[in-house]
Amino acid sequence: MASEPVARAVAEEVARWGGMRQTGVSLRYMTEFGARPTERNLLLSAQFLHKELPIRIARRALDLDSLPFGLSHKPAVLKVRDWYLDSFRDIRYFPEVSNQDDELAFTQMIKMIRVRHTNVVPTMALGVQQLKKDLGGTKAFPSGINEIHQFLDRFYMSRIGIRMLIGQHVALHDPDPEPGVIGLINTRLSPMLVARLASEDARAICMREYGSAPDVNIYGHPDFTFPYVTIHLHLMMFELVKNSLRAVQERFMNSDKHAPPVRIIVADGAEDVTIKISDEGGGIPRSGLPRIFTYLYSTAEHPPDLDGHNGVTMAGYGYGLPISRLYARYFGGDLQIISMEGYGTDAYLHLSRLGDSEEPLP
Ligand SMILES: Nc1ncnc2c1ncn2[C@@H]1O[C@H](COP(=O)(O)OP(=O)(O)OP(=O)(O)O)[C@@H](O)[C@H]1O
Repeated sequence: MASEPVARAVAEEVARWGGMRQTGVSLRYMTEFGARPTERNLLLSAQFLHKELPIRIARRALDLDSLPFGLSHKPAVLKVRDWYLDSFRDIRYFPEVSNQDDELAFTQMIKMIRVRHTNVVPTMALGVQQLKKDLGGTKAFPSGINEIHQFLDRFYMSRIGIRMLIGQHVALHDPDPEPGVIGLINTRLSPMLVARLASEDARAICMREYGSAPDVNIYGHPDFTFPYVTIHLHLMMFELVKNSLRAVQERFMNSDKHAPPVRIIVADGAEDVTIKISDEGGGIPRSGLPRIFTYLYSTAEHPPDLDGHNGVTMAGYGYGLPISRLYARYFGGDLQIISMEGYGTDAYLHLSRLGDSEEPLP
């Protein structure tokens, strides 16, 4: 337990750092910089993170302290806030990084921070769910929904950025990367391959939940590649295919008709790589569309066990779409959902090919 003056000193530091300017980087910059992970470059990267991470983390800690409807005081939210404060302290009080030994110790420390923050999303979801329960569902606070939604969008976007920066720095230490791989970035990523692997993962979950799973057909040029972060694309594709499988499965479960396959089309444009995920799962009513990107709505009957013991399920907190859209936007892309009620849904995932849009920094 920190003593009063220490706690006050930390609070002052957080306020000071939270007011400083954040510095964004682009996919292109990370690729070019990481192409030569020399000792000197790793040192420069660590020095940059030593300054940049506390700024980003402090902002989030301040944000977590000023949420509406008493959300800031929910035990789950306080827990998340403490993780941010601990990480702020760990980085701020880490001495200057001036040689290779410091750099390695710094890398270990930020790796540990990444682990500490693993469960931020479900823990925040728990806090929001507690609030929702207190207020008797989402109808009671329509204006607040917007405010909380915007906060969570900022918060999760920032988290994507922090984890990308840490993950990239840590991954640049890999002594034997695969050809074309620079940290977390695969300069020759095959969207067809990622689509296939993500579909297999989503089908496995569907199988486990329903005992069967619709087919997924993928169309596009098998040799086409572009630079992107494999784990980001995998995550987005997995979420979108999972939604489609669920919709199709639910619609055709008790029918004699064969479930129509989910179709994935990969298009390579000059500006964007666009991936369309089409299903015949019956679509989403137009009146429900504004809600699908919010963090406070899901049609899943039983949200997952809040301790996370359930593992991945077909439908959970209702975070799949909003979080996937943040990942797409993080590198300058976007996600759109077009529905034909009574027929099916098309998800358009746009990924910027140029890679020079800078991180959005809420
Ligand atoms: N392809 C689709 N067809 C029909 N409804 C869909 C489709 N994709 C999404 N939806 C609707 O949008 C809601 C929100 O989707 P989202 O992926 O954000 O959350 P979820 O699937 O409920 O939970 P999670 O993704 O966190 O496990 C879903 O609950 C579902 O009602």
